[in-house]
Parts: sequence; C-alpha cells; structure tokens
Amino acid sequence: MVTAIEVSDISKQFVLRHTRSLKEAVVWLAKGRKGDLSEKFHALKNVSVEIDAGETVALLGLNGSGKSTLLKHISGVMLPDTGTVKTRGRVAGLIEVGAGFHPDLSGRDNVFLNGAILGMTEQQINDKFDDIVEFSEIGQFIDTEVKFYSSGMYLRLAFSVAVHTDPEVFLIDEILAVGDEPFQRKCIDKIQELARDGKTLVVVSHDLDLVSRICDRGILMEHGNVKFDGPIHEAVSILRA
Ligand SMILES: Nc1ncnc2c1ncn2[C@@H]1O[C@H](COP(=O)(O)OP(=O)(O)OP(=O)(O)O)[C@@H](O)[C@H]1O
Repeated sequence: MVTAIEVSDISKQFVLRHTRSLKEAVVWLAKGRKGDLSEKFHALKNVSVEIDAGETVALLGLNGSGKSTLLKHISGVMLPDTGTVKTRGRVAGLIEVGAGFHPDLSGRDNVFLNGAILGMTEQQINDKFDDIVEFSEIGQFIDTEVKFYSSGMYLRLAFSVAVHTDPEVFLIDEILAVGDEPFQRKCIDKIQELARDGKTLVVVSHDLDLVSRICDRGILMEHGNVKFDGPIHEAVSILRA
C-alpha cells in the first residue's frame, strides 16, 4: 500500500484571549514580563494519522474538535507547531468558500488563477476550460467579477476547477452545504467517481448519512485528539451514541 498522507505527531496551539485588561498588563510588566500574557489552547495535540492512497476518510467530531484544523494541515495552508505532515501526489482542497479566488477578477480569470495555484499549466487550463465552465453551470456569469457571485456560485466554480485538476488527494470541508440540492448531488456523484478511480478522499462533514455513503473510514476527533479511527459505521455509531 502506498501512503498518500502521513501526519506524524502534530500539535497546534492557538491564542485563546487576545485582549488584556490594563491592570493585567501592568501587573505583568511589574513582574518583569514573566510568563505568557496570552492564554493558549491546543486545537490539535499529538495527532498522528496515516492514510493510504485510494482510501476514503471522513473526519468527524463535535464543533471545535479540530477537524478543519487537521484538514488545513493536510492541505498545507496551516503549519504545525511540532510534528510533520507529508502528502504524495497532487492535492486539491475545497476548504473555504472563495479561498484562492480574487474578488476583483472575473470567473474566467479566476479559473486560470485557481488552476495555476492548484498546479495546472496554462495549456492544461485552456484544454479543460470549457469542461470546467460546463460542470459549474456558471454560464453567462463566467465574465462577471466573482465579488458579485453568491456563495453557491463560488462553490460551483471552485469545485469544478478542483476536480478538473485531476487530483490524487481531494480534501473537502463542509462547504458543499452552500450548494443547492441538484448541484450537491452532482458534486457527490463526482466525488464517488473520484473514489472509484482510486483517488484519496478526506472529507469533513456533520452529514453522517452522506459520509457513511461515500467514506469507508472514519476518524473521530475530540478536543484536538483522535478518539477513534476505524470503519465509518463504527465511528458514526460512537458519535451518535
Ligand atoms: N485561526 C485560529 N485562531 C484561533 N483559534 C482557532 C483558529 N482556527 C481554529 N481555531 C479554534 O480551534 C478549535 C478547533 O477548530 P476547528 O475549526 O478545527 O473545529 P472543527 O472540528 O472543524 O469544528 P466545526 O465542526 O465547528 O467546524 C476551535 O476551538 C476554534 O475556535
């Protein structure tokens, strides 16, 4: 088995409180700036996960458990404080609606910008341009500046570009939820097609029925730790219990 994603013992801390009272600051200064004035917490703590090429994996857990943070580390948009993340092959991620898009550029220009960010050459984008626009169903709005797009239209174009980059590893955060039902169905069909073609899939979702359909493995996160890692149906039953 070829390993597609290797997350080794990563930890990530965030600052919990940014604002301090004047009194707290004065006491801190008087004590010779001892200690850390900002309170921190672990969004991820010593997380290790290995995902083989062709696996379909759901990251599950309650709000704030660290799913999106883990996905951002896998995509490379966030770096761990300690530990390492390795991926093999082309990674395409749909992590935040509108990420990788420039608001003042048209849909057309953004296809080229986003395609380039995801590692496509200009020629490859030219060859796939019509398919990208057709799949997105953006139609006449392709020459409109994307700042005037609805969140569903953003998703349509971003999803379409991402799947046309022919990724080996496809990462998707909850964002499918902003698409209308017919487009969601079309995305899910496409995701299942990628899975059948042996691509690696990592999905963050609260839609337990959906992930049970498209994923084989479930990783259940709790307070920044992996609580369970195994067959999707077991992960879902633990979460529902
Ligand atoms: N950039 C950031 N700065 C500070 N705190 C952050 C940042 N990103 C995430 N967090 C915090 O880290 C914790 C984990 O967030 P994360 O988005 O990974 O949770 P999640 O499991 O995806 O939750 P949800 O189901 O609500 O989307 C949360 O407490 C969140 O407030």
